[in-house]
Amino acid sequence: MRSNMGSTKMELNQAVRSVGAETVQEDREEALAKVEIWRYVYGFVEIAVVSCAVELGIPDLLEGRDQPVPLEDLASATGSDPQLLSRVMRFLINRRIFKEGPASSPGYVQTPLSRLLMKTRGGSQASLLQLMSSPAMMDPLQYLSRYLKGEVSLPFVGAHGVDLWGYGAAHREDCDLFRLAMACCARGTVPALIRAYPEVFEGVRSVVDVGGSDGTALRILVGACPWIHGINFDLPHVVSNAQKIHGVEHVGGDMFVHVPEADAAFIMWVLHDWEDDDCVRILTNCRQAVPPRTGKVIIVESVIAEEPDHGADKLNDAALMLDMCMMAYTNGGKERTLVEWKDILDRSGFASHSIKPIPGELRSVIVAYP
Ligand SMILES: C[S@@+](CC[C@H](N)C(=O)[O-])C[C@H]1O[C@@H](n2cnc3c(N)ncnc32)[C@H](O)[C@@H]1O
Repeated sequence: MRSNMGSTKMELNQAVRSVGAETVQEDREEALAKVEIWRYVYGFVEIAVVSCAVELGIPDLLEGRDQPVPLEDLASATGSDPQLLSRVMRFLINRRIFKEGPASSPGYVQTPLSRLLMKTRGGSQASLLQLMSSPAMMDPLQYLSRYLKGEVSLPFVGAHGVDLWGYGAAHREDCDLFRLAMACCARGTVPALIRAYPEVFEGVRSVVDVGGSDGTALRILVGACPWIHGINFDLPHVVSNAQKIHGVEHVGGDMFVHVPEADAAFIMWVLHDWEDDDCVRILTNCRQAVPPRTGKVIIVESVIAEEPDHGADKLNDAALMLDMCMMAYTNGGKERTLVEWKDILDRSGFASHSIKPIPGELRSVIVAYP
């Protein structure tokens, strides 16, 4: 029957088929896909705009204000154009990174999320975000498909002509950014580890931090457990720039050759940079550096789920993103499952180990016994 609008249902279905759809009522999954796809098309915008807010220091400017900060004040404090800034803030408010004040007191307000983006706050992720959004770290991700097809030796080499460690040694500014990013992660994870599992450091009088960067992890550990003597062990060019820390000595060297002796070896976010055989070499040197009966090797790394959970566990999803970064930045580095950790620990000659999540953190603590 012809409707008042002058067309039958059959004619309407013919019309939509002619523009590529199956029926007027499209499949629900397809409809959802058409919405979801924009997250991927414009996914890069999120990190770029959050990074813009960090560079302008907006989270730091909003901290500790008892009133919402008006647009004009924020614009003059950051030296920004007010109209452009209001669009950036609209985007970030939509993402719940900042909040708007009430109509009676218009302006912008800090949230727990934006507090994690303050440059001046211990435990914030601002430096890591600045590192990850830098061209040095973004460019290698453009080389993933060429890497998978064997057209470049490594994504990082495709983008920069040298590997990550060679690049760090030659580019002082990016190396500093990397060091600051690692330190900002350590400031979140090490206190959380000590809070959750203080017994890990019970009876331990010396700790060697293998790949300890500028010694931030040991600074926190020795501050909390002053009976511990710290040895911060990293590549010579890294420790030569490290600041003096009370209770910590800096030692330069190569963990593939030798690890200095201590009651315990601590190794955080290092093994995920390396392939399994390299990890076995590093872990074997760590095992040999601690006493055979009483020693332990304390590993802080992500443990990814064996099966996909489709984003249900947001920390697991973040660890899977990190796994893609390891593919882009390193030669065989990766995030590992419980089974993969057990495999490399067994191959490194450890008698036993325990694995526990650090509450609220991306990383778990694995304690391995010789
Ligand atoms: C991802 S960073 C982790 C830094 C620190 N553990 C943290 O979590 O903040 C890896 C560290 O391993 C160090 N490294 C790389 N190759 C090394 C080697 N052959 N011997 C000792 N350290 C090395 C790097 O210089 C870097 O500081």
